[in-house]
Amino acid sequence: MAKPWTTRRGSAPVAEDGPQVITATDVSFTYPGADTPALEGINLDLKRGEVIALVGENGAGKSTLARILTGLFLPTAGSVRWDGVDLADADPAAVLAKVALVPQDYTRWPLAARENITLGQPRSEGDIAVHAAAEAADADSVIAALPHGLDTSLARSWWGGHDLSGGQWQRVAVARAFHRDAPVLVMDEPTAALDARAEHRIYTRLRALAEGRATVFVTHRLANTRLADRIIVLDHGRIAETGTFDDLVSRGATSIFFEMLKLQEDR
Ligand SMILES: Nc1ncnc2c1ncn2[C@@H]1O[C@H](COP(=O)(O)OP(=O)(O)OP(=O)(O)O)[C@@H](O)[C@H]1O
Repeated sequence: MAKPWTTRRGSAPVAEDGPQVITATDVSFTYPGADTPALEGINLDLKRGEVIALVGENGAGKSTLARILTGLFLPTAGSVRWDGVDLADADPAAVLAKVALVPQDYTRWPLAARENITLGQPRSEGDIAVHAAAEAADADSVIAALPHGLDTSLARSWWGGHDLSGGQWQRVAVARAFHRDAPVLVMDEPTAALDARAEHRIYTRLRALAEGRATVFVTHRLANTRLADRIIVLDHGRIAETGTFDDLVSRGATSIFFEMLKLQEDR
């Protein structure tokens, strides 16, 4: 039964070593005031150690599903459970503490480069962890070029900081997620503003970073989905196809994924 839009949350704890599995059951989601649902009848499991790629046309529901699986939004029908605990009943702070998210609209904090990566949550390894995350996100060259390294303010230059390009900022945002020692990693088009070399570097490191985590990434560049264990193709808010890259390609012209891939390759 459809529930109204709700921000009501519970206080149930989330397992210390969880989530081992994230389960969406008959999930639908309608934005407040919208006539049509952004997601409808979504069923899926995401296990720790798995990497899922979400693909589909603009407006298909990819970002919405990424937010639903991590408890940022609660479904308006159906449920999302982490190890059996419905996120509607869970303590939202405990849930969010377990999520590292690179949203499409990441924030450019007017703080030093270090704080833009740690967000005030330094790891016990200190700057070693910051540099490791930066390297994995291909942001090490960005930091090396800053006049005062990690101490450089990334506020706008008219405030006395150092300006970064859109692609450089995006690498810092990815480093932020990699720095967070969270078991759920969600990246919504993490490389949209990146040049081909930086994008390639991030995706070649993603598999290692995803180890032991439940990872979801959204991408429009379908070649990136080769590294996923499973691809989920969304179409108008529904799951249209799922499978590995090879599975979907082998379906040929009957597959939406195959058709999208052909269009990209013919470009
Ligand atoms: N804040 C919002 N309020 C109302 N409707 C929204 C909102 N955000 C998204 N939608 C609608 O929900 C649907 C799914 O949007 P969503 O952003 O999840 O798609 P997407 O597949 O991530 O798209 P894109 O590839 O363009 O990023 C779309 O029809 C969109 O217009």
